Amino acid sequence: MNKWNGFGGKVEARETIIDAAARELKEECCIDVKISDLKNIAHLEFTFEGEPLLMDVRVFTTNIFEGTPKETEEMLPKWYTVEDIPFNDMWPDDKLWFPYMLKNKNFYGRFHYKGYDKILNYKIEEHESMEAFYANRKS
Ligand SMILES: CNc1ncnc2c1ncn2[C@@H]1O[C@H](COP(=O)(O)OP(=O)(O)OP(=O)(O)O)[C@@H](O)[C@H]1O
Repeated sequence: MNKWNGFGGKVEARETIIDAAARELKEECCIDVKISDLKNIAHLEFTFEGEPLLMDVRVFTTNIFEGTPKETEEMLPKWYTVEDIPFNDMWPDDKLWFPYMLKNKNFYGRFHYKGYDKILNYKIEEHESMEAFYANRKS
């Protein structure tokens, strides 16, 4: 969609979420990562005005991977310094939650959109750990 974006995509049948993250990374930029080196740092939920769907997104980070990011049919990878992250050419929610990620926080965020450009309301909550977040969520 002509936006800079993290690597990712939809979870396939009979696949765990973390497996999907590793698979998409490989498919979209030819990078190999071990599941055990991926860290789940955030849980995001997106809703869109007038649409019944809730998009459930998990964010994983890693500093350990093998290979060099390569262009594929799906992505043209590019490195940016933290100061130069091109937020204006990214999803509007990214500039709201990237600062948490860049400070190594764990967090939950929800964002309600009108169309794909306007956020009508949102909430971001920091959590001690994602384990604590999921444990509280179930009760
Ligand atoms: C609404 N605000 C948003 N803010 C930040 N990131 C967003 C996002 N909405 C989607 N993303 C991410 O964008 C990638 C493609 O998502 P999405 O279009 O669902 O998947 P994609 O078509 O690539 O999936 P397949 O490769 O076909 O499985 C994927 O990393 C997904 O997490």
